[in-house]
Amino acid sequence: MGSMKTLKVALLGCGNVGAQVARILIDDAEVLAARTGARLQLTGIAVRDVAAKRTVDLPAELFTTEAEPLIKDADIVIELLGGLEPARTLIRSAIDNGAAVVTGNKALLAADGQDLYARADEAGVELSFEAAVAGAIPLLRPIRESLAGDRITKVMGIVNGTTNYILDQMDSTGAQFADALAAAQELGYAEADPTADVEGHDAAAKGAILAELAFHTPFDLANVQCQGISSITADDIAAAKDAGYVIKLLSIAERLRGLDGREGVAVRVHPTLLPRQHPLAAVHGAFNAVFVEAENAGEMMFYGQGAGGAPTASAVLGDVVSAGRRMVGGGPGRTETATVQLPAVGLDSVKTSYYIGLDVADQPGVLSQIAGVFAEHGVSIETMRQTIHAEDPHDTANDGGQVTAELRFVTHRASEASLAATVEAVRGLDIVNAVISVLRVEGI
Ligand SMILES: NC(=O)c1ccc[n+]([C@@H]2O[C@H](COP(=O)([O-])OP(=O)(O)OC[C@H]3O[C@@H](n4cnc5c(N)ncnc54)[C@H](O)[C@@H]3O)[C@@H](O)[C@H]2O)c1
Ligand SMILES: N[C@@H](CCO)C(=O)O
Ligand code: NA
Repeated sequence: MGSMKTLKVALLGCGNVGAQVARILIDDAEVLAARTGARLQLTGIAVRDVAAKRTVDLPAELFTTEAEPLIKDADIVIELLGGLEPARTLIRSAIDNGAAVVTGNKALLAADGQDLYARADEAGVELSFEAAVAGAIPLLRPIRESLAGDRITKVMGIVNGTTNYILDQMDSTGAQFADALAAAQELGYAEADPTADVEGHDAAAKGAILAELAFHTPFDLANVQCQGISSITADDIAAAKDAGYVIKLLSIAERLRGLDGREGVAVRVHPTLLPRQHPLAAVHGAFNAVFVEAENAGEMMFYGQGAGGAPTASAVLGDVVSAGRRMVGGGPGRTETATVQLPAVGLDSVKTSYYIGLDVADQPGVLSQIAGVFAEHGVSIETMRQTIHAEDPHDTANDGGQVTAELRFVTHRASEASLAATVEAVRGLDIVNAVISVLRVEGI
């Protein structure tokens, strides 16, 4: 390997993922060189504070607060700072300098991916980001390369490790939301600001990226319908469990016809009830799993660790070796992915099932009144369960222990508009004390 070419690698950021990437570049240098056909020399790590304590012991001389000089000298730039700026400016600078770029920054790619892909394409450099979606799981490369000859129709799954960890802890150990979130942060799964995880923004960014790659179209992040898990209570989880379901935060990107008959793309993120025997129900902790449906391939499932320093670093290194191989073997690789322009389709064109939990008066005729409202809106009921409460747990009026019932309906698939109208009409009935929860259901 004496005459082997050396590729200079600049690392931006040394947090949960960056520190693991540096460790692997140093510890596995020989193996990586053999696989790449060139030595991957880590020339420096740009950080905010060179003296800060790291999760991994790394040579002090690698650290610098000056990112630009590192970038100017690099063949491959790895961006693991997170956030929009200065990541965007530094990635543009790397592309302008002819370096290949590897990033895990889904927030930036969802906001600005099309511009960056176009810049990389024009400069003839590779921009790869396997780490940005579903952490360690090889998902983007299979979509971009292995499935390039097929037509993908739907990508659906658990793409946020933090929220899956929280929901799983609440479901399996009865943990409190705040404690489970703190543990996910401690384990290195959460974003710097965990609101991005909890409110579904991280899953929304990943959904938009998946839609762009799967359907070969630009997709504006603002068109993702997004609801996070902050409103999910321990009661919701217990009620779902009791009824044979588990609650998961799903990201769903699908190709479908809008109300105007034109083909388009809908992307949504929301807490979803899944039957406990559904494959996605068995995805625990910070693991992710994604179903991809394609016209010819049919259904595929990708499963693995979706967050955490070392797993995510694995995806980063895969991209680095791949970029290095192309530099040695010639050819920039193809980074531009959009070949068509598909419109965003609103949620009103999406058909889904609802789980509706109601607190109602326990008196004759209640069920038929509610069933009548469902029928009026063309929504048919798949299952109904009833629990009688001697005293109403949702009653704050303290009116002397009126006997109430809790009704839990799961509907067949219907349009979002009919379902929303049904819930509103049911809410307006005198015999309904409260709509306790409304959640979408998949996998039935
Ligand atoms: N942690 C994960 O499981 C995971 C998984 C997939 C993708 N990602 C993505 O990878 C990236 C890094 O994630 P992380 O978990 O390592 O984050 P982190 O917050 O642990 O690390 C980021 C580091 O960058 C540093 N930094 C931020 N701005 C800087 C600047 N201007 N100059 C120098 N240093 C700066 C921070 O001080 C921090 O040390 C993010 O884009 C994140 O979304 C993370
Ligand atoms: N915060 C993200 C990191 C992986 O992208 C998550 O929890 O999934
Ligand atoms: Na991945």
